[in-house]
Parts: sequence; C-alpha cells; structure tokens
Amino acid sequence: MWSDESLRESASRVAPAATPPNQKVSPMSSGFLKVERLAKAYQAARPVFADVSFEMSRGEFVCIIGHSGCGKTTILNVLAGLDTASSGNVFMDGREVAGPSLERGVVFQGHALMPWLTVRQNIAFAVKSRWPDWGKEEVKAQVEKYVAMVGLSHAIDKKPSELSGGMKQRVGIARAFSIQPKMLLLDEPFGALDALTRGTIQDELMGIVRQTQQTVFMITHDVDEAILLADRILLMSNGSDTDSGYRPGGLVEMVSNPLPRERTRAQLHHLDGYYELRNHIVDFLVSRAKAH
Ligand SMILES: Nc1ncnc2c1ncn2[C@@H]1O[C@H](COP(=O)(O)OP(=O)(O)OP(=O)(O)O)[C@@H](O)[C@H]1O
Repeated sequence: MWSDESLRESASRVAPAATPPNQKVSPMSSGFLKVERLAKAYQAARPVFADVSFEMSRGEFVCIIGHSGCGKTTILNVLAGLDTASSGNVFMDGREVAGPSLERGVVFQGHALMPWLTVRQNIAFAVKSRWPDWGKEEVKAQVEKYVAMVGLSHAIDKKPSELSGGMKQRVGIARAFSIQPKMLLLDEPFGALDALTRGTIQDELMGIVRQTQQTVFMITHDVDEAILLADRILLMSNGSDTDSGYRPGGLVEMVSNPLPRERTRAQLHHLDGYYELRNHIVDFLVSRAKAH
C-alpha cells in the first residue's frame, strides 16, 4: 500500500570533467544517493545480502529496519565508505563512494568522543579537519552553533567523562552536523539510551534535520522511531535456507510514510494511518523478515 516501487531514473549526467579519474560517474543520477545491486559475501556461496538497490533524494530521511544480522550495518558502512561491497556500486551526488569522506557524517551507538578533549575541542577537531583554512573565530562560531543546536552550551567546556550517556550522544550528533555533511549516516544512535532521553533526542534530531534539510540514512530496531523520523522505511530480510537452497537477505519493501511531515512524538499515536503503518512493519518483522 505504501511501497515505493519506482526507483526513478533520469538521463541527467554529471559533468565528466569534475570527476577524478579513479571514480565512476553514475549513468543515472536522478537520486542524490544511488545504491545499485549491492551484495556482500563473507562466504561466496552464502552472501549476507544481494541485489540491494535503492535511491534517496536530497533532504530525505530513510530508516532501515530488519532483524539482527541481515546486514544493515554493513550497508551503512559501505555508504560511509568504511567497508566495501562484494559487488554493486554506491553513488552519492553523482560520484562513486570509494572511501571515507568528510562529505558523510557517521554516528554510531558508541559516541566515539576523544576522552581527553572537551566538548568544544572534540567538535573543533572535526570542524578544523573539514575546513583547515578557517581561522579561530570561524571555528569557534561553528562549534558553538552546533553545540547550542543540541542544547549543550552549558556543558561546552566539559570532558566526556563529566557527561551523561545522552549528553555524549548529543555531542556525537552535534559533531556530525558541524561538518555540514552531504549525508548523515546513523547506526542505532539512541540504542544505548533510556526511553525518556531517547525520546527527547529523537525530537531534537527531528527538529535539526527539518531545519537543516539534512539527508539522513539511519538504522533502527525501533518501529516507532522509524515512523516518527523517516520519510521512507526500508524493510530488509535475513538470508535463509529454503527448500530450493540458500537465499541471501535483501530489501523486501520500501514503505513510504504517509503521516504529515510535521508530526511529533506526542501526537504520533493519534494520527490517521499510524496504527496501519505500525502493524504493517511489525507484521513484516514477525512473519516475513526471516521467512521466504
Ligand atoms: N568481518 C566479518 N566476517 C564474517 N562475517 C561478518 C563480518 N562482519 C559481519 N559479518 C556477518 O555479516 C552479517 C551482517 O552483519 P551486520 O552487522 O551488517 O548486520 P546487522 O543487520 O547490522 O545486525 P545488528 O542489527 O545485529 O547490528 C552478520 O551475520 C555478521 O555475522
């Protein structure tokens, strides 16, 4: 009912002159992010997933949901350029993703802050890496802007050991946003947080994403989190042994979120279509994600 079957393709081309010689140019680059027939196999005969193709538009928020081990983190790492696929290609903004880049911000469940640096210094480190020519004042203004965005101005000169788990995760988010990446990749960023903190940070993230029109790809196990945040939800199955042999995991469905984009956590349950959408995703996880 909500499935987006149309992976739009257009003939618009990226100027070859702007492309380094070792990078391919996507022949079809209508999507800001274009994932083409991605597969990953640690054992050749039993790929974790195969034939994963999807597109994302600029400014779109996409969540991916699937059971443990189906390959979500592997896909995110390939999008980040931190891992390579066994086959297939990823193009972002018309260029092939061939390695890590400051054009992509990544936030993992563990916040990965440098413990000997303050919040300000942690974020300044990222900002200076992104814009090495910037002066002190420019860096300071950028750091303070993004720390304020996650509500941590009062803790800007504290070290990670002086912060709660939620605060540390906010710093990770501020750091990822501060380099103004073309794309943000979030791997269960709130997985380790208590429900109350998680809810607050979900609201904050949603506000910042709407304000900055950031393109986001996020892994979550939380169906409500996906419904709150995502414009589209990708449903992924696990590889499994069937009567006709091993079948790799892959994308089973792309679900468009029909709820109004300006939704909030408090009103989510009252919106028309919420329970239908939730039941659809839960049914997938219970009965289709592992069965073929
Ligand atoms: N280096 C590796 N060598 C062999 N197998 C691996 C390696 N890395 C990951 N795998 C396997 O690949 C599969 C996919 O792993 P991945 O972490 O991408 O799954 P996931 O869907 O993100 O899981 P989770 O929800 O538990 O984080 C798993 O079965 C995992 O055991």
